[in-house]
Amino acid sequence: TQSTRPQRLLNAVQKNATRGDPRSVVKAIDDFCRHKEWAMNVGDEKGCILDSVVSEINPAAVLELGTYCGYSTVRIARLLPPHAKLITLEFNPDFAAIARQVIAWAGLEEKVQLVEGASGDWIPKMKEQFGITTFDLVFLDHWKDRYLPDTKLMEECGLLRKGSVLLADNVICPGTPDYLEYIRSSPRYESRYFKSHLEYTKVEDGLEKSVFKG
Ligand SMILES: O=C(NC/C=C/[C@H]1OC[C@H](O)[C@@H]1O)c1cc([N+](=O)[O-])cc(O)c1O
Ligand SMILES: [Mg+2]
Repeated sequence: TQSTRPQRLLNAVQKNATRGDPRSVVKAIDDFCRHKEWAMNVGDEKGCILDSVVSEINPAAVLELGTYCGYSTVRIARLLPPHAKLITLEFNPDFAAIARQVIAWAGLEEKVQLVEGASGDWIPKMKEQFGITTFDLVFLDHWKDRYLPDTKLMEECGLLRKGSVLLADNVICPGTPDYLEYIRSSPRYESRYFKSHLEYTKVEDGLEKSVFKG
């Protein structure tokens, strides 16, 4: 049977990265996607912006929406302090199965909880299921038409506190116009755009960093 792109990406990790070395896992995926097959990871250029935001916040509780193969999951989790937790939601079971193996290869299982299902279903259950009060950082990288409804849902569920940071991928390409309009015009957020490029290409894209004012 034909392999899928996520399976070929995992093979590249298992072949080229060192078990327990998150940096080598990130590099193996970037090399695979740059030289073999493009895939929708946040990538190395936007990944450096992600790293700087994570390091600045030093978060205890992180939510990632859209795991895919676990590239940004590994990027974030490798920077987390001991006892910090990253919950990552993935709707597609095939992607989730690959991501679990990528996260395990990086040796980051202890810091990561991968949850399969729809963000709209799971966000209202975060507190009761995972003992979360609020998230210090949310990385939005799932379906682009879910960024806005899920942000409103997180507000309604009391998952954001004064100072919580939302970091959104792809606000230019593929684009999240309704989310950008909302977050940039809302008095409850302070937003800043980090101009970059769509992963592994010269196409413009960027990350929108928004601080919740409570
Ligand atoms: O759709 C994107 N991400 C959402 C992923 C959606 C899929 O993963 C979650 C869900 O199971 C769905 O099947 C995306 C698309 C591009 N792109 O260039 O098309 C670039 C990116 O960085 C992206 O995050
Ligand atoms: Mg993305």
